[in-house]
Amino acid sequence: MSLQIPHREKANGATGATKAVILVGGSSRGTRFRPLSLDVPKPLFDVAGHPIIWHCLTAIDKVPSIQEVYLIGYYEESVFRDFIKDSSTEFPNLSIKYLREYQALGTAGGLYHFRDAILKGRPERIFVLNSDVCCSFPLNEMLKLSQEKDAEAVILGTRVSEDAASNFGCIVSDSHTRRVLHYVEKPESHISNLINCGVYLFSTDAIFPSIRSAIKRRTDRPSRLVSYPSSDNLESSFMIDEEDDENRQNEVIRLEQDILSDMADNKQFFVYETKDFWRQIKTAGSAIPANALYLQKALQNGSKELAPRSENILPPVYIHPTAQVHPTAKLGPNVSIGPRVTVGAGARVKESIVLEDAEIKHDACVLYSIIGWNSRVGAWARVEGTPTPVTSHTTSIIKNGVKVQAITILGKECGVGDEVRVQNCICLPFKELKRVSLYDSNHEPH
Ligand SMILES: Nc1nc2c(ncn2[C@@H]2O[C@H](COP(=O)(O)OP(=O)(O)O[C@H]3O[C@H](CO)[C@@H](O)[C@H](O)[C@@H]3O)[C@@H](O)[C@H]2O)c(=O)[nH]1
Repeated sequence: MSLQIPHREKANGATGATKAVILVGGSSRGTRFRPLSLDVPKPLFDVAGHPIIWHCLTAIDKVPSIQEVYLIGYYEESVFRDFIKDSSTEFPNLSIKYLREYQALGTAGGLYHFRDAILKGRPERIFVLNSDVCCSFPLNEMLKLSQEKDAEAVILGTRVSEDAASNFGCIVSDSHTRRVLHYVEKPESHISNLINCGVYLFSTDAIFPSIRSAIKRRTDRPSRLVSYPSSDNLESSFMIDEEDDENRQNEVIRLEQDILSDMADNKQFFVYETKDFWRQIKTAGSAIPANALYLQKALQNGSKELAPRSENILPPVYIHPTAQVHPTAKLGPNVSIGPRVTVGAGARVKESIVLEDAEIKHDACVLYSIIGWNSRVGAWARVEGTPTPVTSHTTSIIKNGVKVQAITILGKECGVGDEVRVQNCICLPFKELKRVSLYDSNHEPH
């Protein structure tokens, strides 16, 4: 057990401590991650040998002033129980708790709902991380900027191509002072190619009052009350709030739309621009570039988890200790092999994730693909996707004038027959691909 060093209390009662929140969403989200999210909640999907949010925790653990982390979402309580238990052992300096929203409250609504828990111990700042991003999370650098500027908020930004920018929150900033001058969530026309990475550091003195003001603005808006005549007395009428549903929606408060634009109006909102890697993990296919980026980072850091280079291992490659890989199978680069997977003689696996209990038979070839839990790829079969440029931020490609999946994905318990070729498609769970060759995602498997 490590010693927990108490933080010295400041004049305003704040302790200088920092907490972290990971926004994990809920079961109604992650639909673009299907079919993989049918079996595992997206934040727990294994990328580079670990659940997506494990990578967030690893970064959080490197910030000395953080001792408490909250996963906020609206999945059932049990979903994160095992993950939290394992992570608490792995990250003994962190206390990790799941806080469940009773319904989707939006990216700021959950923070506000659990403000008492978050503010307990009077932390001075909180990090807020979207769970569906893959990056090097330069949290210490953001903290340093926040302290230097006495910032109310620091947002992590990165540059993307002009075409991609409008899919994200866009930031206009003063390049000299790094102050955010203007923020627009997914603008219709181009305003900047510096985008919101979904990682923030807020001063607790600023964020909760900002959310409270946003809620007040909502509730102050007059609701449309409609007058209906009552059946027994036409003179009297009663009022029905037509906006019952909308009011419920009003409980949804979003950081991006409801808070950040306003924060840009004051002077204490700054951007830390990362030059390191950043990708969103939205579609199932986006797990492949995320896997590659995290594996490359592990390689740079000299991680002992990776398989050593050899004639048939082209790093970086992660092989779970319980997997059985034939010495003549050639793996890598950017391959993750999950627990109890078997890879047969002469197989070739490149830029792919092979999930728990899957089997790749001898001389099969798996490229730019995800092989689902318990799936089987037959001998001499070929399961193949297409690489997309790292800068494109998309996982689809145009093939013969049609938009198709770049990454091939086999859902849980799929079977690919011997010598069958599967290319650029998503295969739903429990499908057997026995005879056909699939050349694009428009072909139905037989
Ligand atoms: N707890 C909770 N989490 C939520 C909720 N809604 C979304 N989230 C979580 O919040 C994160 C953001 O999800 P979205 O609301 O789907 O936003 P987005 O389209 O991904 O865009 C956001 O992220 C981009 C970077 O990846 C940003 O560029 C963009 O500006 C925005 O912040 C995800 O981790 C998601 O699980 C909610 O109601 N409750």
